Amino acid sequence: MANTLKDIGEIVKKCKILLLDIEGTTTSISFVKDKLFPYAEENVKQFLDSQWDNDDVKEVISALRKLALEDKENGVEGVVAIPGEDTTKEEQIEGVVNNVKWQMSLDRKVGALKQLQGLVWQQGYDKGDIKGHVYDDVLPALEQWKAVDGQKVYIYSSGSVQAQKLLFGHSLAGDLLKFIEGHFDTAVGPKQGMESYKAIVGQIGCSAEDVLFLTDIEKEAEAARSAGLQVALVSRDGNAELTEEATGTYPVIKSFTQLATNNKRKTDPENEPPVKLPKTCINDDFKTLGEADSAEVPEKEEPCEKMEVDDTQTNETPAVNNDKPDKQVETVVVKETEKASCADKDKAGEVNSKSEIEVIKAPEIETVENKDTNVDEKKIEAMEPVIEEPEILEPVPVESLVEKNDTETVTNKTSPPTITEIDDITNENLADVIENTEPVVEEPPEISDMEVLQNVGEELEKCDEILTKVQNVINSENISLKPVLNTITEEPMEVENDTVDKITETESTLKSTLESTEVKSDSVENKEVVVGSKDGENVEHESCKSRDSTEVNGDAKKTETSSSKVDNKIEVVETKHTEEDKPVENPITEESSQKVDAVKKSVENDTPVKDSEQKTETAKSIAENDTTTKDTTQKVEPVKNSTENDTTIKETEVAIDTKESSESKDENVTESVSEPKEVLTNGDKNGEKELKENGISNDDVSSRLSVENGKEVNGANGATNGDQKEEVKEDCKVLTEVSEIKVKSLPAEEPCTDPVEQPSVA
Ligand SMILES: CSCCC(=O)C(=O)COP(=O)(O)O
Ligand SMILES: [Mg+2]
Repeated sequence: MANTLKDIGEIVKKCKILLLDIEGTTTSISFVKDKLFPYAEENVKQFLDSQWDNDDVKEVISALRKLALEDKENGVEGVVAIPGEDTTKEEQIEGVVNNVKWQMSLDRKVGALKQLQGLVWQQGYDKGDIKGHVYDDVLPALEQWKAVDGQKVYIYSSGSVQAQKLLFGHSLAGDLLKFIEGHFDTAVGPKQGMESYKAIVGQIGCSAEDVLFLTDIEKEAEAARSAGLQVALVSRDGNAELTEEATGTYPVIKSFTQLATNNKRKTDPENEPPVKLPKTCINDDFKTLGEADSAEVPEKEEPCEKMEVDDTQTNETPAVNNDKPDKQVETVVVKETEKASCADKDKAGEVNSKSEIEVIKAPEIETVENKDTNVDEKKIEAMEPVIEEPEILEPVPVESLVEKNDTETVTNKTSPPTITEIDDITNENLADVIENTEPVVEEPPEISDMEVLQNVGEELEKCDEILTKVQNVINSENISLKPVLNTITEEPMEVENDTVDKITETESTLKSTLESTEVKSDSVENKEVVVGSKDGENVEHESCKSRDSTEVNGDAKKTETSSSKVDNKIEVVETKHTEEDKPVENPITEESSQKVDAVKKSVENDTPVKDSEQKTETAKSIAENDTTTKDTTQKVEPVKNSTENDTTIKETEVAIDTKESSESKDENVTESVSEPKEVLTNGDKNGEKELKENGISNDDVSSRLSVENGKEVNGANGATNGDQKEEVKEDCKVLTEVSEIKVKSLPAEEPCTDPVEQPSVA
């Protein structure tokens, strides 16, 4: 039964690990036999002469001597003995050289020999005498395989690990070691032993079925399959011809292009290299392509192990359409003669039924022995159903692109396959093809990614706009909060009803306060005790504690100043929070009460924008006369986190100042306002620290926060205008009211995330 392209495709899709043999697989046998081996033979004596005292050499000589003795004991025919260490260096070297040549004549794959070969080859690579041969299709395949998430490449060769690294590190295609995850040689066991593959799988740490082993030797394939690995035989020019049994048992590929073609898994975008195409003769590429694709043609419902081997060489005109680089070459593969010239390639655009049939190649039509290029038309007809295989619509092999463009490098982006390719394949059975072929569009994830990126870009643009606006506000000398307030009002925070409620609540509080004839300072004192003493240091201590002992990334003095201010406010916070005591530092006036009414009315009647303006104006007036305003502001944190204790509340006070504190603690206010650290994050130094660590400037942060959360607007503006003390003070008053509006909008039960974490309006 025939193996099919589809089967190797399925194997490729299944496997994550590519385990590669070298000679006859990645590298031509002739390179090993005609270049490497002769080099070793010719240079081994000189090498031994010069490196005799080298420990590695001594070790190898010892191993070779031991092997020679074993061979002699085992009666191995023609064994060449190695003189003992009691003989002269020259005698020993002569014996070793002869032994090595004898072994190499037998192409023995024993470790000691391979070790010595590797040592000798190293000189050749170092001097530039040797360049490791790899087939042109190897590099693109390695690149693509490695570019896919989770996929890795390993080498398993009889050549020593050292020799492997030399070959791939000094290959004609450059340093390929970066694509190779690891190397195995016969130290892990003989390549024809099943246990070796189990050991490899164990060392890689994967399951056997995740590994695809590619080799040119059937016995190796057998051993690997016995160990549970996926296996495919590689048929390269110059390889020993595969037996019918082998080709009937294992998938056979002629080019690594088939790996790339079938490897459709998502690549890691950060690790997706452009697939570099070899600069070799275009004909070579084309030949490789033809070889690759002619070998296997999908045949429906064939088990993956079954694959027809096709070693036939035809003179058919290549069916690759060079005018369509994104074409699915698999659909038009035609075997290309090895001797096809570059000029022949120009005919690639010619597609005819014959070439198509060549591709289909049902087992009944062609056998391994059949080199006849004339295909019976009747057989052609019989083959048509094979085209039904949708697998043919897979991405274009990269190499096909080179044929068209003559470019050295082509990115691995191919257009989604289109069914129009089928037209090129056949005119006669077009209807059948269309009917039985499903268009395959493989790129939706990338399209989706593009859309997401586009959206992100748009959002970022919006953010930039808002930030710019805020920055403008910040930078202006006379800070007008109206635009900012408008922005806040536009945020989806549904403040109106809650605001009215809160204002009403505040109003009643104020009124009841009016009834009071004296300030209940004693209650204030009591509350201070709860939070901390009025002593600045103590308060600072408490305050720091409340910050989870995180290192405060700020000036200690400023921290203290902040804490002192907090101290004053805490009294109010406690008072309002408990709603039992109603301490008032400044008795509210009738005027302010009226303004509260005005706010209430305006909130009830006006549009949101007008609301904010009017409320702002009114609130500003209130703030000037009524320190109670700050009380509502201080409800921010309880709302933010209902479980926070009083000490936490303290941390939120920094951005807000009362008239009293503004007057009596001008210096503090100045510091508070001029020092962004105190206001940027609502006085949360931890938050500030984090932001700084993230490389965000205070200004940036304040701008962002002001956009992201109206509560921060005051901080943003206040922070950037510190040199205008009076204005700042004024701003602080107004800002307090701003915060009030925002705060009131939040029901106490509603959880409120940290401002920094809140999503931007944009
Ligand atoms: C590692 S380069 C030398 C190749 C070599 O010596 C050899 O025996 C190749 O054997 P393989 O198992 O790769 O076919
Ligand atoms: Mg091999």
